[in-house]
Amino acid sequence: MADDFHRLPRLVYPLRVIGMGLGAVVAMVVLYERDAAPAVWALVVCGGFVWPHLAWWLTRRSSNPQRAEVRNLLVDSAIAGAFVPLMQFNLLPSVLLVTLTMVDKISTGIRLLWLQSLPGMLAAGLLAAWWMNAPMAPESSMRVVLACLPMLVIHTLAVSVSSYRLIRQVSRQNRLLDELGRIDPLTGLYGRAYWEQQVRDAQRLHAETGAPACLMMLDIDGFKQINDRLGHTVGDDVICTLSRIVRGCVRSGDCAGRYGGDEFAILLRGADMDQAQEIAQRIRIEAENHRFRDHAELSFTSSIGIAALQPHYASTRDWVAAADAALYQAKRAGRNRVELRPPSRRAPLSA
Ligand SMILES: Nc1nc2c(ncn2[C@@H]2O[C@H](COP(=O)(O)OP(=O)(O)OP(=O)(O)O)[C@@H](O)[C@H]2O)c(=O)[nH]1
Repeated sequence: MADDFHRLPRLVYPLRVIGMGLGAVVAMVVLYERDAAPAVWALVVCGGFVWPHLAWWLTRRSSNPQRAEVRNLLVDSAIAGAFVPLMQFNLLPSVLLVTLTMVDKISTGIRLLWLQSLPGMLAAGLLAAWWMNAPMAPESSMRVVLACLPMLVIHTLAVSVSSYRLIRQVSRQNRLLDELGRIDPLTGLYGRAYWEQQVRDAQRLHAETGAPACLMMLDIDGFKQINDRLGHTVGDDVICTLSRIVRGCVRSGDCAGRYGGDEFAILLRGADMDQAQEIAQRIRIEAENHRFRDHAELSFTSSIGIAALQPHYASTRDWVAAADAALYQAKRAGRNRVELRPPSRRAPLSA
């Protein structure tokens, strides 16, 4: 939070030191050519070399560095505006200074800051023009052109590097957010939306290549009673325990998700019914045999429905519905068992 608070000042300070310093160097070359008065030199030196550090000091002392930095940015523009008449409207450095000052405002990402800076820039320019009696000498000598080059190149590179860093940081944070959005916070398994996306992809692959896949829906038996008897925290422990068991039993290419409440959903890529049943039985048996250290009397079982991917499933819903139908068949048949869709001709798969 504190870091965020100082992000803008830290971003702007080096750019200001470089931009204002190089701008002042250009202005000094012009002043040298025009034999400017000492007061004009003093103003340019203060604006270019003293102001950037004074601005940093003011920001650090401020209780609201963000707001102080916005004010400093507006002062930057006013200084640039004043430099234009001080340089007797020398065309190239004037255009460059005003443009780069605008670039600084835009690169902060603060909406329309460049527009807000225009009145101050114009007012300072008019004041300096009035003070200087507005002498106009727009032609730029080769010496002035050469003095402009470092400002153009270094400032442009500095702004690019800071934008690059910002973009990298934003894309890192986006990746992190994306990852967090995929994961169910309680179990660490995939959340439903991401899991359904994976199921859609598996169906697409099946349509293209005929690759087999099975879908497993798994529900804790009598979970409401566990919650009612021992409380929701213990209920959560049971959900987490089952998710660990699931994670330990599935293969590396499978996709295990929490479908909602005490219901889990597992996409078994490339698996036929035999492989899917084997995995389901392992989960069911491990769940049944699990004992909790803090609750010796607590045990739980799970019911599992499996559906093999069929070409006639028009959507994910059809496939999930088939696995769900098998799960409810397992519930109806007494729980703690595995049922298949389409139903197997073999004996039901229970303990
Ligand atoms: N502790 C805990 N409970 C939850 C969570 N999500 C849902 N539940 C509870 O899980 C219970 C789900 O119960 P049901 O699936 O309807 O029924 P059941 O008791 O498991 O019975 P059967 O499924 O028919 O065997 C409800 O009481 C929900 O309040 C959770 O994240 N943590």
